[in-house]
Amino acid sequence: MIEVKSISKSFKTVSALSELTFSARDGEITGLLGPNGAGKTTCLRIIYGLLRADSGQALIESVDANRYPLQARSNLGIFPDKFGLYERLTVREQVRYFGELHGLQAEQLEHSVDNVIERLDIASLADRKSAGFSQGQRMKVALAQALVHNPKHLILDEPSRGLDVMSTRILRDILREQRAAGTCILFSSHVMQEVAALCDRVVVMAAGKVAAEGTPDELCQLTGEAALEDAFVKIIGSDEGIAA
Ligand SMILES: Nc1ncnc2c1ncn2[C@@H]1O[C@H](COP(=O)(O)OP(=O)(O)OP(=O)(O)O)[C@@H](O)[C@H]1O
Repeated sequence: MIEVKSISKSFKTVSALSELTFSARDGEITGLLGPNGAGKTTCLRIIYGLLRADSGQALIESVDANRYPLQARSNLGIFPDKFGLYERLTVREQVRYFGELHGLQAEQLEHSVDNVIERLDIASLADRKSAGFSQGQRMKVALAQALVHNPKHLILDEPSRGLDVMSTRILRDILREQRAAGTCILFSSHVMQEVAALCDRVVVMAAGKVAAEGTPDELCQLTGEAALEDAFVKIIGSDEGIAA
């Protein structure tokens, strides 16, 4: 379980997060939906220990991500907002490197690398360097990096941006498989259809705060709207920065 408790974060005069509180449960996909600038990336960066909150806590399985970042991250797979690949390494080398960073060694490491390469169907890419890969290929390598240590929690920042329909489907299938295995999945998006298609629960963010949260049905009930799209617009107060 991931718990965000009353987190505030400012960049000089800009308040990015203000007393943000929500949680993401195991075996569920939680979507963080908000327009550009709502604070989604800032929130995810605090959870994976790249940024320090000014106040409040991000807990991963009760471990404080600011105080014990290594312990918190050992239980976390991270799919960052840019598919940050080391273009001079082969896919296998990259995935192995991430496995090592998470403490895997020797036979267990090789076994985990082989497994994730097979699962993501990237054996044909495994011995190629990633320079020049398509967006779909990069997405799969980034997912392999995130999943190699079989984390109980998975965080994805705008995972389907730039992906075509087929790659988006592959991504969704993998996320559903992870959910079925009990993984706690938290992803950010400003695309309503993506959130509606995948999420068990939605946390709607605006201006660094939670504007509403619940299942898609609950959000419709809360706003008295039949369509989720209309519910989102009502919650956020406009459709600016949200894509259908
Ligand atoms: N390093 C930084 N320095 C200064 N301001 C920042 C920094 N990072 C984020 N901000 C500001 O904090 C606010 C929240 O930004 P953030 O990137 O978290 O939003 P977001 O919801 O992820 O937006 P997007 O959908 O556009 O990626 C914005 O006003 C942004 O300009």
